[in-house]
Amino acid sequence: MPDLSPVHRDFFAGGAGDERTLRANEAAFDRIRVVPRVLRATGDRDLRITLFGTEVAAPVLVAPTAFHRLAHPDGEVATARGTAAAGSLMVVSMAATAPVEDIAATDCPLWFQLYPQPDAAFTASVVGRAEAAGVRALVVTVDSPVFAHRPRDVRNGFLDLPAGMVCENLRDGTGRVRSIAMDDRLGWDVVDRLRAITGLPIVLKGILHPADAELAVEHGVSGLIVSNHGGRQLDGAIATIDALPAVVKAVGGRLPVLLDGGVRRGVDVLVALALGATAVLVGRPVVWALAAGGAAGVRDALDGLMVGLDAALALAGARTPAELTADLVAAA
Ligand SMILES: Cc1cc2nc3c(=O)[nH]c(=O)nc-3n(C[C@H](O)[C@H](O)[C@H](O)COP(=O)(O)O)c2cc1C
Ligand SMILES: CC(C)CC(=O)C(=O)O
Repeated sequence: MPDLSPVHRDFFAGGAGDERTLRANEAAFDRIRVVPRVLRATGDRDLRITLFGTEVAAPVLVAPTAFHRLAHPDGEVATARGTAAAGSLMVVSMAATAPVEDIAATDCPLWFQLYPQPDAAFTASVVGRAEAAGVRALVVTVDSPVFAHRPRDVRNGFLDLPAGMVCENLRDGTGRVRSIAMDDRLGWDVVDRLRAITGLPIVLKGILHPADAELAVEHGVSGLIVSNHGGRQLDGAIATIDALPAVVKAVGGRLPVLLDGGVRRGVDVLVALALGATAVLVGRPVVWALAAGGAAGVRDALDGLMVGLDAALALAGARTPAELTADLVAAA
C-alpha cells in the first residue's frame, strides 16, 4: 500500500485493549450460516434502498473514519468520489482531514458524524457548517464518553497528525483548529439539544443495549447504528451482529436500525439484513481501499460488496433486501 506507514496502518487497523471486540466482530459473522431457499425466480433483483429520502444503490454505506489523508493525499474527497461512483452514501467523520464543503463538492450524498463537544456553541457551529454544506443527516456517536486505551497507538507514540494536516471541520471562528473532546457528562438531553439546533435526521451511532434502543425511540431520533466503534472503544463489548437481534426487537420497526463492525463480504450484509438491519456500514475496508487505490479503489471495494450481496441474494432465493428474513440464517 503506497505511503501507508506502519504507525498509521496500526492506527487504522487497531482496536482498544486486547482487541477482543475487534476480533469478535468478524468472528461472530463466521458463526452464522445461511439457510437458502431455492427455485424462487430471483431474476429481478433490486438492491436499492431509501434512507431519509436518499436512494442508494445497495444497503452498504461508508462508516465515518478519521484522518483519510493519512491513507491517501486526496483524503476524504477521494473517498467521497469513490462512494458516489458506487452509488452509495458516505458518513463524514468529525475528524475528517478535508473541509466538509470540499467533500460535498463531489456530489456524494453525505451524512455528518458528530462527537457533541462540551462547548455547546462550538458544537452548534460545526453542525451548522455541515448542514450548510448539504449533509443529509447527523450521526451522533454515543459510545465514546472517554477515549479508550489503544495499545498499538501508545506503543507507536501516535499522537498527532503530521504537519499540514488537521481536522478541517474543527476550525473555530478565529480559524484555530480545536481538538476533539470526549465528554463523559453527555446524557440523553444532548439529543433534545441537537434537535433544537437542526432539522436534520438524527442517527445515534454506538447502540448495543436494547434498553438504549427503546430510549432512543422515545427521544425521537430518526435511526440507530448498532456499533461498538469497530472494537476501538470498549474492549469486551458484544460483537455487533450478536447485539443486533435484541435491538431490532426493541425498536419493533419504528426506526431503521443500521449496523457496522466486521462486515467484510456480501454474505455478511445478507446476514445483517436477514437479522433486521436496514443497511450496514463499512469502516476499515474503505480505508484500505482508499490507501491502495484512491477513489477508484473505494469504488471497487464498495462495488465488490454490492456484487457479492447480489449473488448472495440470488443464491439465498431473495430478490430484494426487504425479502430477507431471520429464517434464512442459523448458527454455524
Ligand atoms: C481508523 C478508524 C477511525 C474511526 N473514526 C471514527 C470517527 O471519527 N467517528 C466515529 O463515530 N467512528 C469512527 N470509527 C468507527 C467506525 O465508524 C465504525 O464503527 C467501524 O470502523 C466499523 O467497523 P469495521 O472497521 O470493522 O467496518 C473509526 C474506525 C476506524 C477503523
Ligand atoms: C480521532 C478519533 C476521535 C477518531 C475515532 O473515533 C477513532 O479513531 O476511532
